[in-house]
Amino acid sequence: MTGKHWGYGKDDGPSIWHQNFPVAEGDRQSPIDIMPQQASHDPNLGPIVLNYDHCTSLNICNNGHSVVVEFDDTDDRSVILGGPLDNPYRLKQFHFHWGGKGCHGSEHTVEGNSYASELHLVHWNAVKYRSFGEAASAPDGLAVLGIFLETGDDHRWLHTITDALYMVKYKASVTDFKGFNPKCLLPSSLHYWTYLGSLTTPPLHESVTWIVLKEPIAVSERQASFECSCSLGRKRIRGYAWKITSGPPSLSKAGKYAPPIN
Ligand SMILES: CCc1c(F)c(F)c(S(N)(=O)=O)c(F)c1F
Ligand SMILES: [Zn+2]
Repeated sequence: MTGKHWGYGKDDGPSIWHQNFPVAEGDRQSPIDIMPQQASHDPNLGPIVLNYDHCTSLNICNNGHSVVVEFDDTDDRSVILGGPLDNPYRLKQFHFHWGGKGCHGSEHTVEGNSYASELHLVHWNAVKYRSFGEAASAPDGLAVLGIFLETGDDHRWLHTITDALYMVKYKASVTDFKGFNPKCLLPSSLHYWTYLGSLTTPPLHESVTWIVLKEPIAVSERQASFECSCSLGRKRIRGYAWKITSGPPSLSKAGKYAPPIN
């Protein structure tokens, strides 16, 4: 079965995805606008741990929507654990949502502000599910670590990726990309916000535990300029190690206030 077409244009963009992907109208859709003042501190949330030591990167490919670096996920060499997660989740791939010249390409926003780009490190629950595909449609199947990219100094490690982009300029092109450790893309602080959400592009499965790092990484203007892909949603979130705020009731999807969830 060939996948249904979707894009970011007027005729195939986020506002009509619900026609082919009705879950777009669901109640845990991503991305969201993160309102730090409304994030409540959850003392049970510990730090996240990233065991990416044995580089398991395989290749870099252009799937027509983003540039994806894929990993060998046949064992637990590269995993994320801790934080809101009940067990380790295996690193499957990472990809970017880029901005064009001056366009802000991040999917999540913070108090309505978007960043130049957003990096998503995608992990799946191999303890409970037998394949990525099965996990991708299960409510606790995926954990995606989101990292904001803001323009500033040149990012010394991002070059290896942007240089490889020229090899995968056209859709469906793939090239070797071995020995890359995504730990070099992390900011100094792993403080995060977390909430239960979804894939941000079709099929929009509500299967993602989102872990969004508060601290962005800096990349140069040139490194951050790719075609624009933006889509917005809204939802409530929790934060880690933030002071407890009583905060207003949670924003519902329609933006109308719903009674606070106790
Ligand atoms: C099933 C393929 C897929 C997506 F379509 C997707 F949108 C994302 S995202 N932007 O939420 O991180 C994934 F992680 C992912 F694995
Ligand atoms: Zn993504």
